[in-house]
Amino acid sequence: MNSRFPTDFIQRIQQQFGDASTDFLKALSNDVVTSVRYNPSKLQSLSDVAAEPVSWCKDGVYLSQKPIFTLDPLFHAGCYYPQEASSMILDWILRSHTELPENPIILDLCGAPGGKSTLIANFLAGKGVLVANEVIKSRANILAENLMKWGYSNCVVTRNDPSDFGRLPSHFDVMVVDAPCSGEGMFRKDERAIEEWSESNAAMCASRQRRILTDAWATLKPGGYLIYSTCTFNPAENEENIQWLLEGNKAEIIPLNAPNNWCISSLGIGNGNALAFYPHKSKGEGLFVALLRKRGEESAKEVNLKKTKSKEKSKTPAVVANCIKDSKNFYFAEDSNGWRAFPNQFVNDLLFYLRNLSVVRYGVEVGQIIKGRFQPAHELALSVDINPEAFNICNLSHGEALKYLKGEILQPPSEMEKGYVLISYHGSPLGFAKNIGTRMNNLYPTSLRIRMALPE
Ligand SMILES: C[S@@+](CC[C@H](N)C(=O)[O-])C[C@H]1O[C@@H](n2cnc3c(N)ncnc32)[C@H](O)[C@@H]1O
Repeated sequence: MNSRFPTDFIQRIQQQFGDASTDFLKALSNDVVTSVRYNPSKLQSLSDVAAEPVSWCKDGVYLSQKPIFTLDPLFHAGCYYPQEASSMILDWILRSHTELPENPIILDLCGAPGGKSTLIANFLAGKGVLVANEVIKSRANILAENLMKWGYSNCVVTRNDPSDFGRLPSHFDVMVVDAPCSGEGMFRKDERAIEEWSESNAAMCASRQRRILTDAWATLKPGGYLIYSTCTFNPAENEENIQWLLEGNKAEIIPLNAPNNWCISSLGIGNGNALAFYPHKSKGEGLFVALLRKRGEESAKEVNLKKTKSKEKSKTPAVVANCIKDSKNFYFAEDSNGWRAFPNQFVNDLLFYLRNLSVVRYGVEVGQIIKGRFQPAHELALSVDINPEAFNICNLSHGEALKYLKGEILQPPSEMEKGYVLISYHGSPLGFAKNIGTRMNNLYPTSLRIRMALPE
């Protein structure tokens, strides 16, 4: 029994969990539970009637079975994100354990592929700003793509080392550090996590986590919140790291009192506690999470954003501004790829990031004007801020939508005017096509197209 797991790991679990270790290890080989979190700006509920709510997340549900997400157009429309349930605890922590300003500025430091970033975007619901960061280039691109699909304009994706955030002292109201870890909580889901596990690797992860926390600490405002999580059971990466932060007297721990029927374990640390999801108790993968509040008073001079005038509205072509709902609330900027829109209220923060960080993506790409003609960008179709009145809309059936997502040419409906058409499925936009009369050219980006064969 348990031969899937390294001997050193089994021994540590036996020490850590005593009599419960048998149940723990058995449960770590059970089937994975599928869950998704939907995007309330795009979809009110899921069609799976058997879906059971995730108690700690208002938008999370367990699915009765695992679908092929690739074959669901709503997945491509950014209507939901497959996310394992334990990670959704961030929703409950943000909603019921933090006191935040009206427009919080939130950093997701270790952001890819974007599970927590998309959750934070929903929590913000267009207010404040989310800076979603990922240090590894290929993963930063995936993070940018997932946030693009999710559709909120108040997000900035960066690719920086945690130490780079030292250039933004006392800036963020919340810093989420979902740290790279030894991944024991993923053993059920991912065989590679088992293969890569070793005691020495787990120890390396613990010291890397301390380095990440030390490097990024200055960017959190005094009075701001650190939400630290890992998907491992290893105390050195979890409670010992939190204890280390508390000993430095830099922060206080905020207790997290989860209801008993959620079956989440509480780990006492200092005069508070953290939460741990264990496989034999709660319905989800392994996760550790703690909430801390940085000590100290905020000093006004630390937040040093240079005031910059946003671009005059008259310089933004009307055809561009007309693509965005409530365009007066947006700052429009043109770069080599075309026009982008970002909430006006936070333009100084954005310019500050553009000067100090490596920004991969921000706001929403609206489109470009080529030889005097406007061409909408794919991002615009997926934006929750698109002005739907700016385009003709063509609603597709399930089969047609999959063909569109595969890149096939479509036939235009008989009375549709020529020009750009917003292609949608069940009322959710998927992308654009160009109606040239005899056919509609497919503008769905090649890199995002479905590659698998479609069912007959
Ligand atoms: C647990 S994953 C984050 C998962 C993500 N928060 C989500 O919910 O989808 C940890 C991330 O940290 C990144 N990472 C690796 N080394 C890092 C470092 N030294 N500093 C910051 N992030 C790092 C990894 O590339 C990985 O994307």
